[in-house]
Amino acid sequence: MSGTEVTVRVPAKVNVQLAVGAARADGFHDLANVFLAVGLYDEITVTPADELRVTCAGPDAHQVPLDTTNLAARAALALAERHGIEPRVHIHIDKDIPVAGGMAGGSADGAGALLACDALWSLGSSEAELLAICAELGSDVPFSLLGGAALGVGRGERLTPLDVGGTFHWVFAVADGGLSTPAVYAEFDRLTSGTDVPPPTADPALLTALRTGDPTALAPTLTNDLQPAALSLRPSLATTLTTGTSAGALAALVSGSGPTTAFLTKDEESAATVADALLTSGNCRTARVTSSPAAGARVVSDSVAETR
Ligand SMILES: C[C@](O)(CO)[C@H](O)COP(=O)(O)OP(=O)(O)OC[C@H]1O[C@@H](n2ccc(N)nc2=O)[C@H](O)[C@@H]1O
Ligand SMILES: Nc1ncnc2c1ncn2[C@@H]1O[C@H](COP(=O)(O)OP(=O)(O)OP(=O)(O)O)[C@@H](O)[C@H]1O
Repeated sequence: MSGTEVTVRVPAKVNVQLAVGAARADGFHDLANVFLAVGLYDEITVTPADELRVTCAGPDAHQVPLDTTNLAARAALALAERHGIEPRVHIHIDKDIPVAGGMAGGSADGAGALLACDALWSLGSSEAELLAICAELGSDVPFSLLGGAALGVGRGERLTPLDVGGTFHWVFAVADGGLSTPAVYAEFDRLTSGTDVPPPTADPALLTALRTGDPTALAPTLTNDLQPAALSLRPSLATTLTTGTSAGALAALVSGSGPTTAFLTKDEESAATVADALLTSGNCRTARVTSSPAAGARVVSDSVAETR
């Protein structure tokens, strides 16, 4: 089997609406989570090995755990266990998605490793079977597999695909250091304690704007209920948001649990202007220009299929 390898490409996400309900008995929060996949990608390559091993390359690689807490390793273990096989695989992650940035980078690697191992081991799992494993791995993982746009309810793992009628242009300002997702949800609980948190619902105006593909209609509908919590934990993000809107972004918001901030622009040219302003301001580590929607996890090279 030497020389056998499968590579899967998986996109990052931004939450164009993140409506958060009160904490549930299990500690999770019910969500109305409108995911949009964006064109920043991790690539996961799997090859046969004597035992499970994870390596990672990329600018943030030193922040990625290489043990069995890595979501890619957990995905391989879960799939192998389900099929009663040994997870003898080397998983290599080419990481371009910011780590702990609120863009579901770890989830992308989980979904990617699952799809890649399924192909490497010739298991032929259905999408429904893979989605069920994804949901066990984490709330964002099913969306990383699906891509495009989707409404996530429950913890965010129960997905309904959404139509997107055009290309949206974005700038992502990557902050120094990450934010812990559980810490941001805990801060949400602290900030909302004693208040009546309404049940989360998707905004019909936002769903219509996505369907029509009109950025000027989408901009005023963007909301993130975790934004006050992220700003409370990282007050400097407020300046980053203002820098982007002053430079012409149609809207600015914290991406998911942050600290990456997302800027919707009217076109590619405006995105370049906003990215320049963010970089010049020194209010972020780097600024990434990209567009959406992006396809979900996809096999981009498969030497197993070629030899079948
Ligand atoms: C902020 C988002 O990225 C928005 O898409 C997600 O809600 C987070 O998804 P995720 O990172 O896949 O989160 P998980 O790995 O499932 O959960 C990590 C932790 O986040 C909190 N969490 C997550 C999802 C959710 N609906 N409610 C929560 O309270 C819980 O403290 C949980 O222990
Ligand atoms: N493959 C992975 N890549 C990055 N981080 C991982 C991975 N597996 C586990 N982790 C751990 O998960 C933590 C969160 O990383 P991740 O990049 O997924 O955050 P995030 O993008 O904020 O997640 P989300 O948007 O889903 O809340 C990291 O600090 C790291 O300890």
